[in-house]
Amino acid sequence: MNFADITLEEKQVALADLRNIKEQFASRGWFPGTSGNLSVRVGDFSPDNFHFAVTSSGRDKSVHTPEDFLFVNASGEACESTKLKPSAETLIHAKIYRMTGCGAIFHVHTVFNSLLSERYGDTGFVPAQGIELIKGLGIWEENAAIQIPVLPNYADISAIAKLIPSSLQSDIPGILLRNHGIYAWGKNVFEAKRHLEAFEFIFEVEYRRLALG
Ligand SMILES: CSC[C@@H](O)[C@@H](O)C(=O)COP(=O)(O)O
Ligand SMILES: [Zn+2]
Repeated sequence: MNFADITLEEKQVALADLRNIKEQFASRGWFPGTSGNLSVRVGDFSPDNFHFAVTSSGRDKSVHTPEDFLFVNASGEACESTKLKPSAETLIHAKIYRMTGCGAIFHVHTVFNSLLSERYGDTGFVPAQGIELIKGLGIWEENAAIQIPVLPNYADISAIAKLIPSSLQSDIPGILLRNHGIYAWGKNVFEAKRHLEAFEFIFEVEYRRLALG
């Protein structure tokens, strides 16, 4: 599908959804120092041909401006002529879309996801078990034990993107970058938000569990 064939209405809905999520996450302090990025896919999907709206790079995500988002293709290149730069981490979004076919991806840096990703960086995953909010990830098994992948935080984003296919766990809709933050995704904005909130709750519980000894 060509970008021009995607309806204006679908593009506007994607931008409105991103604006709404951006405002909510900003109010929680989830975008400190311009960190974080968000995206929503539009139009049809095939692993080699898809499009998504993504936050532009380096912006203050606690305010709304006409320059907050742009549309890019599966290679992370702008679909329309623009002076805006897509998020520096757009290639990670593109790889996650390519591998999962999901509909929305949210990335935030928080104190709890940073601490846990470093604590379990050498292990390669953050373990969690029996926390009710694991059900928020769509895992309903009683006393479920999960492992949330942790990838190295290379400066070269394409090197991180290359590691994603072998790091994904089929039932876990997220990955951590060590000492950096989390990418969480879902089939749509609602599900990606639920997954991100569940991950962040799990990280806080696990952190406090470790702190309690
Ligand atoms: C300002 S620190 C955060 C950045 O290095 C990066 O990790 C990040 O999340 C935001 O980058 P951006 O290019 O604005 O999408
Ligand atoms: Zn980041």
